Amino acid sequence: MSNTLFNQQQKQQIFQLIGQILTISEQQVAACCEGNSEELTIRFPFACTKEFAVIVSAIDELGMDSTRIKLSCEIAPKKTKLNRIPSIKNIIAVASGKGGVGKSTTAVNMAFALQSQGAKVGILDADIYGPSVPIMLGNPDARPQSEDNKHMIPLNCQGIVANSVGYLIPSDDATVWRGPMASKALQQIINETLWPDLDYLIVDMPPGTGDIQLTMAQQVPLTAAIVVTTPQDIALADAKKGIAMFNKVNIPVLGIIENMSYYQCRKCGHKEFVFATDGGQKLATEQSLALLAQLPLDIQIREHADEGRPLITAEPDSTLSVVYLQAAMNLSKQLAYNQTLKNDESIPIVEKH
Ligand SMILES: Nc1ncnc2c1ncn2[C@@H]1O[C@H](COP(=O)(O)OP(=O)(O)OP(=O)(O)O)[C@@H](O)[C@H]1O
Repeated sequence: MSNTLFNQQQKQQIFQLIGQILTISEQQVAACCEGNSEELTIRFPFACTKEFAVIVSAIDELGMDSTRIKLSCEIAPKKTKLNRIPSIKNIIAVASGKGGVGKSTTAVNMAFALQSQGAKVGILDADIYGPSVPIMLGNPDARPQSEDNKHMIPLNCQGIVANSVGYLIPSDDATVWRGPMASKALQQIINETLWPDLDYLIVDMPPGTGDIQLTMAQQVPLTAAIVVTTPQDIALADAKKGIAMFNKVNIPVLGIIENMSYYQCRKCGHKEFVFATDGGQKLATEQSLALLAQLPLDIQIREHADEGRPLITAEPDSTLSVVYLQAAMNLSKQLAYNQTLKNDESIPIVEKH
């Protein structure tokens, strides 16, 4: 390891290297770097702390002193149409056109993946008619506490805060709610929860693209959305409707997650494309969106979700967890660099509660 100061050429080498690891441009790395020839501070505007170890060893391999390079992630709030909730920088809806494609499983794993990548994360289960987040977080019998009988303290699950209608009312009660009641309940939960400072609040939306979903998308100060789909035509057609719905209410869609992309036999490694091939990629290309990840149909994803220990927390170093981590970084990166609100509104801030 050399003790020489960083010269311009070395800095450029470092920017190039980091750019390659994080798949951003050299200029984007340079833009978040401050410092002098003795010490560099690089603050990435997206969640990527899991990649720091790779960056550090690559810098060491170049013969430079990585201890003089400070890496961190600082996520900024993005523009929203509605007043932002002050403690929450960005609210991301996880939506699907079709039911049962793995939206909730993906939302929960993505929430933990974002946390592993260094972000402060909360999850709001807005799937009023079928809240499955409490089961997936392993605390279906928990209840949020209140100190003033007006506001709820969200539940804390391994560092992620969470609230769900599933914690608040018996599971059958919400199934008979009409649209206005459901969207009022969602607004109440979001506004009456004492959310701590969060970089991201992940909102697990109800499946579908009807009036209820449209109203919800308009009533929550969403920053952006992602759409989960399986690769089969019938799901893609609904996913397309979901994208159109967000376009209609001017909520940027950050990308698509293709779930249940294939099944790979554990014994022989053969891949079966159970729900067709590459439908998510085709949809992404057609809609000019990013394909954030392709996740297989895998028994461990299902088992861990049922056990209330999402795969990414149960097996953080598994190949599948790496896919979720990559997807989380991609989402965060898309939001940092490519999110565009079509109108040019500023971010109004309302006082908390
Ligand atoms: N990649 C996957 N591999 C295996 N099983 C999965 C995968 N993704 C989801 N599942 C399983 O599929 C079922 C449906 O998943 P999930 O509840 O997440 O879907 P959803 O789209 O949120 O459903 P809903 O329409 O009811 O809201 C669950 O049993 C879940 O464990």
